[in-house]
Amino acid sequence: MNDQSSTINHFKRFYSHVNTANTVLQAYKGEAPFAHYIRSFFSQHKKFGSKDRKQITELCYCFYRLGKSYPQLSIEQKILKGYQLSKKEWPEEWLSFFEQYQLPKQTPENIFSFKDHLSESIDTAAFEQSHLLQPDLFLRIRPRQHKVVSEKLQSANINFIITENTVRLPNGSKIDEVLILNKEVVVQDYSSQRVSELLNIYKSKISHLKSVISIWDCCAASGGKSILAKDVLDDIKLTVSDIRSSILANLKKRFAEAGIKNYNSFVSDSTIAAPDQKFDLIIADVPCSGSGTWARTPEQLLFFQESRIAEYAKLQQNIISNVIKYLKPGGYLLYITCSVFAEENEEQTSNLTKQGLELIAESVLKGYDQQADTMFAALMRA
Ligand SMILES: C[S@@+](CC[C@H](N)C(=O)[O-])C[C@H]1O[C@@H](n2cnc3c(N)ncnc32)[C@H](O)[C@@H]1O
Repeated sequence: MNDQSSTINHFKRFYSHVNTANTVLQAYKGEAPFAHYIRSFFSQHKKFGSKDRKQITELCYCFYRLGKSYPQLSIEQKILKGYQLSKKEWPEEWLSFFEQYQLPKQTPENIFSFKDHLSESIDTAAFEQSHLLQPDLFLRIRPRQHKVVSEKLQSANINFIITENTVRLPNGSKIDEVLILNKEVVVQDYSSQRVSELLNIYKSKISHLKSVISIWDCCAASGGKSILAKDVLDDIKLTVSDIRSSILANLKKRFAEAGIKNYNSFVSDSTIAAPDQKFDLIIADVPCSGSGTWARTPEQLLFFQESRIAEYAKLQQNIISNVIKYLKPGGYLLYITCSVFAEENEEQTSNLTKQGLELIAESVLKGYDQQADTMFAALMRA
């Protein structure tokens, strides 16, 4: 096959992927996460090989990354515009390919529709544009594992950058074939890892305490923050709970791999949970809009309903107002969200100060300039 016919075939194949992406996008109505939806689409349409699946999925995400920008464009044009913006430079033949579709020259201006709700310290323009790129994959190196992790990554010929205890890799890197997950490293976004900054403030505040620190992680999921707390604070007595028993089953498996043995766990709704003890520290990594992570789930840019913000804020308020009853006098609350909305972040901590808690530190953990998630964390004292 000569060069010209191979290029023609390449574009034909690409164009058939654009068509399939178009069909998928028209059928999806935002009911389940898009990642689940497209997986089930491919399991019903077996003719697509793994390269096809990868490219069709990428094209769909390119469409969603534009949010509500370019309302005048067709779905096909939006897929192509999103794809064009997914790389900084294109070879000549691609430039002429895009040329045929009369794509707009101006940058997308309505990627993120809920700007009025953003926490004040967020740079709106930078945050909005960050949705055009898929975030990287981040690992947190566990204590005393630094040497083995960097040696294994080097000999596996994987592209990576290590900064202190954080490893950054391109998304999709096959790290589970190289590293022992949960024992050597934990898959954890960069901003989530930065919650350790607040745990370190907590550590400095309680250095006088002689007894083992009792901690309740009241929205524990599969235990990401609990493992972090164990790694930062070391000598702790851990209690974990979540409203979902299935996720606590994952936590148990993960804790076993992480070498965490002596802990209590129970399934409970934290708006009404009533543990039979009080705690030195309560970690409330509450259910939230997830708006700081939408570069990973960009379909939310189109499907998220604004009314959900108030619903999440109410649920968060119900959880924290119940759990703080289980703080020892002078005990601490570590409040965390992966939201960028003030109602879920600073407004919650401001309400807590009105209920008598002292704000020790709070911070929007900005990931939008790092190809990472954006989160919020606050440390408060009863
Ligand atoms: C943001 S996730 C926690 C992530 C976790 N801390 C980690 O680092 O892996 C929030 C969790 O809260 C749980 N949840 C939602 N509503 C709850 C409730 N009313 N009571 C307790 N847990 C709840 C969800 O099941 C979910 O696992």
